[in-house]
Amino acid sequence: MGVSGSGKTTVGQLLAARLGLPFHEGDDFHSAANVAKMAAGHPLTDDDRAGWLATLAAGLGEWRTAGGAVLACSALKESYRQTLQAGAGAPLSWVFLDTDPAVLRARLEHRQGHYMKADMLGSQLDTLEKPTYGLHLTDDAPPETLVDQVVTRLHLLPAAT
Ligand SMILES: Nc1ncnc2c1ncn2[C@@H]1O[C@H](COP(=O)(O)OP(=O)(O)OP(=O)(O)O)[C@@H](O)[C@H]1O
Ligand SMILES: O=C(O)[C@H](O)[C@@H](O)[C@H](O)[C@H](O)CO
Repeated sequence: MGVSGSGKTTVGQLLAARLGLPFHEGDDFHSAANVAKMAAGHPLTDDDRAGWLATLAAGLGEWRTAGGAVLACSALKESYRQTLQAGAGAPLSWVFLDTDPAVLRARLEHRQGHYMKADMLGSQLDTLEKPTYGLHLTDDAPPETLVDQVVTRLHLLPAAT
């Protein structure tokens, strides 16, 4: 979890590969209307996010039953995280990419081909309610190093094959 540009997709994909688990991209579950709204530079509201979060919550329940997965999802507010947790049906392991705002801005200004632009960063940070639990990663370190930290600090093992 974390705001746009914090590295959820980048780190999440690497983590899933390391663990031998499926990776799910939360952005892929947004409605076309939500994507169009963000692409036009308008932040989503709680109402806009409700259906998206309900879909992801249901997905988490299914993915847990199927053996686990890594989900990249902004999950900016505590209420959003509670929705996701309720759907999962077992305690989720939260990894919060708590990246410095200046680093975030630089990343988003350089990222190509993504609808979420740097001018949305302010609203993302304003909406963010930092969790008081989970693993918080604050280092501006390479993605592989962040994955090392997740695996070590959460004591994660590759899925049995
Ligand atoms: N640890 C990192 N070090 C350097 N660059 C990174 C790191 N993590 C991500 N990046 C780069 O920052 C940009 C944003 O990363 P990414 O798309 O993974 O973020 P995100 O949180 O999934 O964003 P969004 O929510 O907007 O989809 C990408 O260009 C990515 O290559
Ligand atoms: O809750 C939100 O505002 C959204 O999930 C955003 O975080 C975007 O999906 C993502 O950042 C796009 O790249």
